[in-house]
Amino acid sequence: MTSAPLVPAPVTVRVPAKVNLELLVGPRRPDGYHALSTVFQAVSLYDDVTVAAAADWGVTVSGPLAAGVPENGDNLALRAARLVETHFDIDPVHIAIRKGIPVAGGMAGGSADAAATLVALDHLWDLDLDREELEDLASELGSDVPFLIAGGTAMGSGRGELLAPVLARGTYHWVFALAEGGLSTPAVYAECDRLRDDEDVPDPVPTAALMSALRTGDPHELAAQLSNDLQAASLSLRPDLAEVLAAGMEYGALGGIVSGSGPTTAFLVENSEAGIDLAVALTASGVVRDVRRASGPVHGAHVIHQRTD
Ligand SMILES: C[C@](O)(CO)[C@H](O)COP(=O)(O)OP(=O)(O)OC[C@H]1O[C@@H](n2ccc(N)nc2=O)[C@H](O)[C@@H]1O
Ligand SMILES: Nc1ncnc2c1ncn2[C@@H]1O[C@H](COP(=O)(O)OP(=O)(O)OP(=O)(O)O)[C@@H](O)[C@H]1O
Repeated sequence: MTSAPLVPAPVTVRVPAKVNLELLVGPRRPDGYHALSTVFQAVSLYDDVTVAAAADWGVTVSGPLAAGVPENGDNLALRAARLVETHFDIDPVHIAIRKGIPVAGGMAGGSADAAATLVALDHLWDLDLDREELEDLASELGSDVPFLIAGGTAMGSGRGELLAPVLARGTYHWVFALAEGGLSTPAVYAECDRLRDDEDVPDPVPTAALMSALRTGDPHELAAQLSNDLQAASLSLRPDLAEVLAAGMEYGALGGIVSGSGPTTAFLVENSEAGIDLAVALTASGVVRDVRRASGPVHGAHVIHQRTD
């Protein structure tokens, strides 16, 4: 008697968003990327990515923030799956994404889904990928993708894909102000170059003061060290963000920056109660589209569920 081939149970991976606590942008490299020195923190806004064996490759997107995310081969999650297929000859999967990370907001939502898909496929098809293999696949998909697998707080160099651990104490509380529309990451880097107007830019070096601040666990210390070299470019493309940053500070944030390439803005607050107060004040002010509270650091992409029935 022959038995039917075993179909593995679907796997769900939860993956966080990121904020750059420091984003130092160096010169444009010959390959078009910019040399970076950045410190990432994973924060508790999540996408859930479920990967299931299927007759054909596909992706669907749901949730309150699903608008504008492609449900075709342009989706970074599906691109991640097809990349794995070129290396491991796996059978097709359907990917279902529930989006809780703002889209095109500078919080690496697409990269997060790619990271989650790599972790989910590793589990679904028992690929037994080691950390280095996962990181190699991740960096092929995008500069932010390796960090979304690692999570926590980490330093990124190269084009952002080379990670090193950072000693960070405590939990930090954030309020994120979501903006109308998104910003294209390449357009923000191009605007950064335009604003720099060929000036000589040194190779970026991480700031010792930020590392010390992270070791104290004190949000006041960290707030003083938040910085983002892309902020001027984001503000140049989206002047309305200046008003949001000013409002956040006026309503009690310890520090505020544009998140990555924007247009989401990130506000560091004293504690969870201060986060509620700021979220209420920003919402009432009418200058932001929506707000989300989160804390960090949190874990990178991890399996939360494999159906066993
Ligand atoms: C702004 C950040 O989110 C900060 O962490 C990242 O630097 C962007 O990372 P990402 O979205 O994963 O970006 P990638 O998919 O690798 O690259 C998209 C585009 O962003 C620009 N890019 C990205 C990373 C980098 N170090 N230099 C760049 O100039 C390039 O135009 C590139 O073609
Ligand atoms: N799974 C996905 N989730 C979100 N956007 C996706 C996805 N796949 C492809 N995209 C496309 O990528 C664009 C950028 O979306 P994403 O949310 O990754 O931006 P981002 O957060 O600014 O990225 P980053 O911070 O890495 O620069 C979207 O406008 C969308 O068209």
